[in-house]
Amino acid sequence: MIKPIHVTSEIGKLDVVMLKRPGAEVENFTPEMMPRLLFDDIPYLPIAQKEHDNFADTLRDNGVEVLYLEKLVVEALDAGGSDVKAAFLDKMLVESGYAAGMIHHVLEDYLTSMTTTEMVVKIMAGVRKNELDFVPRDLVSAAEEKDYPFFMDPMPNLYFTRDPAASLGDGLSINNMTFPARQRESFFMETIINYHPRFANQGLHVWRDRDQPGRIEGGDELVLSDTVIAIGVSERTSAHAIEDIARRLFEHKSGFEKVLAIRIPHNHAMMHLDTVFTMINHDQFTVHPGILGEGGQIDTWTITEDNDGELHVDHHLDLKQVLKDVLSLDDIDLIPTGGGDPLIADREQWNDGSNTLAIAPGVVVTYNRNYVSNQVLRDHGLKVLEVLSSELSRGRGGPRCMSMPLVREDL
Ligand SMILES: NC(=[NH2+])NCCC[C@H](N)C(=O)O
Repeated sequence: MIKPIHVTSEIGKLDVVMLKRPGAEVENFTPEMMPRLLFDDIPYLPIAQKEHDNFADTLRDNGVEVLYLEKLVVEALDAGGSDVKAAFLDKMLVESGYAAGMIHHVLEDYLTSMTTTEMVVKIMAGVRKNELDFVPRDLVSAAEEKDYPFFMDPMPNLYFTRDPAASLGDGLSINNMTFPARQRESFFMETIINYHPRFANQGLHVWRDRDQPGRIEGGDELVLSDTVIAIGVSERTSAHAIEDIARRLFEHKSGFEKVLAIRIPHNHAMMHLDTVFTMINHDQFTVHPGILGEGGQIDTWTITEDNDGELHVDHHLDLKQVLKDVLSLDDIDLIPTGGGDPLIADREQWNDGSNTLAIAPGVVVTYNRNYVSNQVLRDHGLKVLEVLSSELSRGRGGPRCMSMPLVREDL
């Protein structure tokens, strides 16, 4: 029987995916808050929602079952019962900065008075101070946050469901995320896995949970085959976390025998490996030329387990050669974003031109605005399904970032 989470490649036919339709959270902030919330602009919500529906419809039209994050969280909490719901809220408040004290109690009362759906939507959208008839008298509010408009910050990055967790084989990593703006997000996935009837007690593995030290995010985790995973050493994922997850995958007989660590520049435009490199067919990849040095070189390490159960690390520089070796292929087609023109490559990468979502071998979903890269993909024989992208792209993420595959067919 296929498990409710089963992903052994980046390209196997996508059967089930989890998305988050953008809600009030994507516009519930000021320009001043943008850098901290990891946004470069404030999307116009009705259009962002229309574009997201277009993305979901494109997936459904191609035989993908679409599940929505908010709905799964609500169903998980309702299935868990009132104790689970109370514990969920308590932990969410602790992680929002209120371990104890008046604000904790006031927010608890406020959110508990709501239906489960209202509560979940509200936590995601953020709680403004002016919603409550309450004047805080604590030191933090008085001394440090006097003019700050929120008790609980919005979580605008939730529509990038790729990052808080990653499906790896019959399990997942639930991630300890890098920046405070996103750290609470992975708690939703943990709740779903523990309490949602579709996922709880189904023999799924959590290879690494969100309480582990070392940062890791799903945009850096690529399942190249049923035995090889690639992970970016990036702004968001540390080498420490990569070694840790490698150990756990090997130890628990996950089926994965090799981890490929690829070091990419550490900056906002390329925050994850999947913003510069994605797998789109058995032997085809998108790559942003900007990450490759002289002669296509890039620091890459293969991590395997030696006979004593210790990690064995080998350094390589030739990405193409490493990919050929780990995938046992004679040749590899690395398709440059923007067709290799450095100006177009940078522009289209900025709007996630390298961030393609494969829904079957050789079939990809991309943003329509990256028309040069899309044509290059077609020239390389791929089937390209374009989706609307004017507002969604303002969050700095594309179709791969906006989707968390739960089940793919094996190759
Ligand atoms: N898998 C991805 N590339 N996700 C993109 C996430 C973008 C989001 N604004 C962030 O900075 O976290």
